[in-house]
Amino acid sequence: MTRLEALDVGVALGGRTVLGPLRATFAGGWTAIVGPNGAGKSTLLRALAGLQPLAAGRIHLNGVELHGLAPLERARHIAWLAQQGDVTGELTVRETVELGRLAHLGLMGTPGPADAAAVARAMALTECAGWTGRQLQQLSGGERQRVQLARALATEAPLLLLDEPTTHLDAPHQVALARLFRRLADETDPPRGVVTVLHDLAIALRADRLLVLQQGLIRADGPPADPQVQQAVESVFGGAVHVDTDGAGRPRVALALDHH
Ligand SMILES: Nc1ncnc2c1ncn2[C@@H]1O[C@H](COP(=O)(O)OP(=O)(O)OP(=O)(O)O)[C@@H](O)[C@H]1O
Repeated sequence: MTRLEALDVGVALGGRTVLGPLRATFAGGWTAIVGPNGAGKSTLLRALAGLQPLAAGRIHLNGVELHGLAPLERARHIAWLAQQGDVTGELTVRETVELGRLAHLGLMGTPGPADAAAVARAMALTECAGWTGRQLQQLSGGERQRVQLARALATEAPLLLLDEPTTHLDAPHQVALARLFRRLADETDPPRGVVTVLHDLAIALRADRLLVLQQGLIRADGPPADPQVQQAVESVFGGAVHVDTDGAGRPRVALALDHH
């Protein structure tokens, strides 16, 4: 199983420490990173993807220093979905998703049946298959987000790092994605790790693990059913949310709209 370890990682931006020092390991299962705006969630995800210079510490991919690996080697192991789409809007949906295969093909490679199958699978999972010939700029924000997710899935990387993958989606597609994360994280052949930065706590509570960040530090790291993790969620959001347990014993969350 692919293993990504943050070892005493620290990140400074604009002359200020915005992350760390922190230690965390990511392998199989679904981890949701939650926390207030500016807590350092995206910075942590960028660091884990090897895209963020570190002020302190190291990140190891299967025991090897991540920053020492070639970009394509990294990309074969780690798929990263940026918070804001980073691909030009003039590409078609199919061309965008095919970019996910670059990690395997390089710039000069010719796609084969395995590449076509991975692209088709990723588009089916995200329900993008109906738009193959359309340009990205002709799609809505939520549709674009699903195409970008398809690009990440098309890499077939064992670790998926997804920054706010559900933010622009309507309720049915949020539910569909939550089910997809569950399904991917439950895969055993090969095993997958899914790490999502999420603002939607109802979805985050369905993950196997919650990593609660505040001011660049980990306030809690454990299963959503753990009362300490739930308390940390309530605390970092200043009591704006209330976490309890439903009749079936599942953790659930509500916005504290009626509190004064
Ligand atoms: N280029 C930059 N220069 C200086 N500070 C930055 C820069 N980018 C981000 N920051 C700061 O780093 C901190 C962490 O930002 P980050 O984007 O990781 O937060 P986040 O938890 O993902 O927030 P959000 O929920 O709003 O997306 C914030 O305080 C932010 O203002």
